[in-house]
Amino acid sequence: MKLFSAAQLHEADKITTKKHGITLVELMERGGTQIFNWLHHRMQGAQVPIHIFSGIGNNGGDGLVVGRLLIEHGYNVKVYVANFTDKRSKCFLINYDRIKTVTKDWPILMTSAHDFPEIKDEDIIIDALFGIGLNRPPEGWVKELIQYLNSKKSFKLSIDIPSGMYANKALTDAEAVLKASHTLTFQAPKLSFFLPETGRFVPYFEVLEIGLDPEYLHTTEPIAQVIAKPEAQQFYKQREKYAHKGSFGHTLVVAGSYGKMGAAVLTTKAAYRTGAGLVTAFVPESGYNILQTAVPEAMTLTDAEDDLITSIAIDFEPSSIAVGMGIGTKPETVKALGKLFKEAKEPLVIDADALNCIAANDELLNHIPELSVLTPHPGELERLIGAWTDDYDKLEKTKSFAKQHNVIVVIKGANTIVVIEERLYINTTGNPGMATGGSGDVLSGMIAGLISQGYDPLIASVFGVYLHGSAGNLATQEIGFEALIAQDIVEHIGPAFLTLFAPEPTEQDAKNA
Ligand SMILES: NC(=O)C1=CN([C@@H]2O[C@H](COP(=O)(O)OP(=O)(O)OC[C@H]3O[C@@H](n4cnc5c(N)ncnc54)[C@H](O)[C@@H]3O)[C@@H](O)[C@H]2O)[C@@H](O)CC1
Ligand SMILES: Nc1ncnc2c1ncn2[C@@H]1O[C@H](COP(=O)(O)OP(=O)(O)O)[C@@H](O)[C@H]1O
Ligand SMILES: [K+]
Repeated sequence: MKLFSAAQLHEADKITTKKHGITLVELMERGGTQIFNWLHHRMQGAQVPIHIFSGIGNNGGDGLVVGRLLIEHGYNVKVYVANFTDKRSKCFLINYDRIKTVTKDWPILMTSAHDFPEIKDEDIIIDALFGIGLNRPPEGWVKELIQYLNSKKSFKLSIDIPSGMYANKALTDAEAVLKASHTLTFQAPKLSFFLPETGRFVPYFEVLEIGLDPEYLHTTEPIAQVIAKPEAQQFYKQREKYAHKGSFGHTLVVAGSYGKMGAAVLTTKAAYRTGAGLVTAFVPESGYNILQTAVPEAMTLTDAEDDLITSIAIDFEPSSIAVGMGIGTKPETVKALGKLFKEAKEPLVIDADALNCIAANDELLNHIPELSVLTPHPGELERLIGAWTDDYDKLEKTKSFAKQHNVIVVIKGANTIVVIEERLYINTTGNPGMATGGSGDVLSGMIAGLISQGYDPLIASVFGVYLHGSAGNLATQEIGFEALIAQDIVEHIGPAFLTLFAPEPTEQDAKNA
């Protein structure tokens, strides 16, 4: 699914009205009707008090449409207009007049903190104060209003975006953002929903299509792509009947040092479970028995040194290489890495200590094969690109780094983001149970396992990240967040592939369960 900026969405509104002979007010009616339908489906006429807080822009207009439809259907509604400026939008004003035709209980104008109404915890709050037209942080009594609403335990439904948050810009005042229980967003999710500093304000969201011009949406380069099941399904390559193990390549895993041989085990197993035809682990000598016992399917080559990697000698041409998990950063290892980079003909998957070696030895960057995949967690990323001021600065710095070195960067975390040139691919699978030692090692093995089978490095990264999160989700369903360990992710790679094409449970299935 494509993600658009606030400017692109405003442009889409304009083009839609021009091309499809529909007015902005009609478009607003569509959006408001969808929100109403969502609520009506769930509330079935229940008389729970609903408090709608509208601003004076088009988001406020949406709130007024919802208010009118709820009143017409007999709900117990109070509408408040936060009258923070006289510059009301045209569509707001039209709907302000319309709501007065269905009730004598006109919207209550609020002009200061004295006007805040009493709200009970059981009541419902609808937030239509600011949408994607926010252009500065809410201040004064409007900020106080947001904080007042946040102090209530009520269910809070935000229209389009929680008020106080931008669609694709960093927050300037985290104290002035509505803490929505649920957000119903128009046409496409917003980039800020997926980034750590702002995503916390959007624990749940749903996208409501309002029929913006399909051609504009189709032909416009988005600011990011969201990867969910429909996208992931398209990446999958069917296996041919006459395929043999040679068809799926030979992955080399360069990993481990004394006390960290488990990293090599996890990556090696993950590469196999993801479908690599053959996997060879290259480990320090003392890792030999560990690897041969823990992963009998794998071949094992060893360094001359007992406890660390000092010189990587292999007797085959790997079709993919994952390097760095648990290798440490000793000078001998850095030297061995430099040689591996120079000699490699294909893109590598570079993780963990290999990233730390690069961060401490810039010249290594000059030898990384094009389109290699770097998989830093936030700490490793900072060592590579320097500190960032906010999530957007982090993305810009990562894009520059990826462009400068012609590599793919996988920014790991909740909603892992794959960065290539100017493009961002945001993952939707995974859960906090995966915040456990070794889960990143599994990811490296999975991406290398996919490259080995002929997936190109970008697809392997995006698809690998999706499957990794999906395996983590399936594992969590069985054992919960706390007990999940990296091996469980490996054990669920198979089910993650199987689930890729399994039908989604319907509402009826949920009722029958
Ligand atoms: N055709 C339509 O009418 C549609 C309406 N939509 C709704 O329109 C919204 C965008 O509407 P707008 O562009 O009118 O913007 P908003 O409704 O987000 O409101 C911004 C208004 O408040 C002012 N403002 C911004 N930041 C402020 C601050 N900190 N303190 C005080 N005033 C501030 C702005 O100058 C502007 O007048 C979307 O989020 C969505 O809810 C669209 O999504 C769908 C189509
Ligand atoms: N809260 C979370 N939600 C989703 N995925 C997560 C979360 N925390 C961690 N992960 C995933 O788990 C992996 C952790 O990787 P990393 O930090 O490198 O672990 P390690 O170094 O122990 O192997 C990454 O793929 C990351 O995206
Ligand atoms: K809002």
